[in-house]
Amino acid sequence: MPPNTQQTRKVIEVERTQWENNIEGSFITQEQYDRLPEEEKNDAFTGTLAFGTAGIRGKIGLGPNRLNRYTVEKVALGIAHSLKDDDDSLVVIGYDTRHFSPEFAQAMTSVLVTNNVSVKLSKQYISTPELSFHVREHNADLGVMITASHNPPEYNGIKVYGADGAQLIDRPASLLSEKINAIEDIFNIAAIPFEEALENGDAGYISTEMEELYKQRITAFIPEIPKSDLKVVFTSLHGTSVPIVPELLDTLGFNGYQLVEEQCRPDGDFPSVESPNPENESAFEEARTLGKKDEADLLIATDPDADRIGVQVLHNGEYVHLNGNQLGILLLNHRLDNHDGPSPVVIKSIVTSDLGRKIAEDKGAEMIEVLTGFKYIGEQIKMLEDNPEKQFIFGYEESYGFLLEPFVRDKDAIQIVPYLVSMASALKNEGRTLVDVLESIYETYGRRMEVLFSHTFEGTSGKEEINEIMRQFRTNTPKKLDRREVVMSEDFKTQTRTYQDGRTEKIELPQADVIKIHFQDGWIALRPSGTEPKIKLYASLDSEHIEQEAKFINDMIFGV
Ligand SMILES: O=P([O-])(O)O[C@H]1O[C@H](COP(=O)(O)O)[C@@H](O)[C@H](O)[C@H]1O
Ligand SMILES: [Mg+2]
Repeated sequence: MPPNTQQTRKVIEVERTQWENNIEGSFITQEQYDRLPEEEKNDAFTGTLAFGTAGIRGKIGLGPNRLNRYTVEKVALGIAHSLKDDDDSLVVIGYDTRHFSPEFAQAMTSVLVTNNVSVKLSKQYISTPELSFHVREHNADLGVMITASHNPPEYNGIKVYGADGAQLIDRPASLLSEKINAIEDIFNIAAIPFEEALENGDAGYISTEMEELYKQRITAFIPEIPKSDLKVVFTSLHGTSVPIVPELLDTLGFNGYQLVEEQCRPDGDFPSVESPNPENESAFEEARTLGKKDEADLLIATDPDADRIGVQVLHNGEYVHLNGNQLGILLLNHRLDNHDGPSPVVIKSIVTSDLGRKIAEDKGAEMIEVLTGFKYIGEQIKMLEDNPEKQFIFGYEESYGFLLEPFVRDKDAIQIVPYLVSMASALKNEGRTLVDVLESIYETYGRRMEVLFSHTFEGTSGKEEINEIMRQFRTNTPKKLDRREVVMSEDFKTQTRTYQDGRTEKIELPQADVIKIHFQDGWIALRPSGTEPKIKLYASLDSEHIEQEAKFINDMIFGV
């Protein structure tokens, strides 16, 4: 616990007693609560949930700093208040396969409907990209996706979308936060029962036709999957991409795939994986076992809300795990080679490798860079809508997030699967793999290797430790790291770019807690995660020994 004054400690204690008295109805059982260590309980009553990189994310549990019925209802009422001026407001809600996701979605529906907001809700679990699609297609005022993406099972979260189908960026998110934070009596928020909301017609389910429409949009833009003997193993990591992905592959006439059956069962415990995050090679263990049996060419995994996608490629008899940058440049390269239309625009985040920029510019595309968070890519796509001379063709992040077609305004792993299968199938007929293409890209544009280190610091004290590491790095930004001279450094918090000769200039991006330092052959960046209690060190260098070199830098910064 941080050094609270006696008074604030007292407030927390009173509040805690209030919460404990209201445990019934919170969705959390007394037994679950009692089982928690005191430290966890303290954290649950210190502070409140807040918007991060991708909406609100936190552990499920009792207390203002946890996800439970009351905190979800509070967000719902805040949303209703933010829409108040509009008489016929509509909110579209989706939810994933996590614990309490359907319950939270229904609780949210009840509060919204009670406050004269109509709701369209998904009848079963759906993916994040589908939710974004439905917000747009329904001309809704707002969208809500109940998910904590790939976080561990004890987490859940609320992603909030604007009318364009992209997640709320800073200004609208802080306006909404003001409405949410203004709500005081969170134990007595009025809400009619969910069934009643359905019966009186203020809430309804998203129609099957609409669900089909999303699939049609995908099959319409995917080039035919060339016939080949390509073999694919697919896993949804217990999330939302099954049955939709196999349905799409069937429609496109591709039957060379197998599912990791056990992992394609929706389950909020994610029992068969260490972490349901396709960034981690361990998420592919089951897929690899199955793949090895009949030499599958491609292993594909999506995260639980199916906005992230990871791939392993069989190359010279071994499965090679592609990182988000590598998969990104493969998709980008292919997309640009097949583009025929207005001047193409590509968007990537500042912590994504520069190789994408080289490829894009070489092939005549404009590259826009944004802060971390796919919402900023969504913002740029919207700005491009009014310009008939430019066309958004690809948005991506190193964190395994990609978007080709903007009928969705968040990263969309589902539209990527058939596109990638189509690419790999054509290559198979030429006796090549995605790794061969990657190698030829490196030959043309130069090699870049990437490594990401994440360090976990839990709770309120963890947050302070992370802030302290950032502060230290900010005040003592190195001029040299290992054998590398720093040629330029960027502090996105002060929006200042500083060159080696002392010259400075303003960074034209919103403020963000990120420090990036550049060398002749690449860069490293340090930033706190906005979705997990972690600090992230990104390295993107032209180095054969990236693992050791980045580890050295990591150990220097983190004092290992
Ligand atoms: O977790 P997801 O798949 O919703 O993805 C979310 O988090 C990622 C990691 O963010 P951070 O580094 O702040 O944790 C972001 O890159 C992404 O834009 C965002 O949508
Ligand atoms: Mg996700």
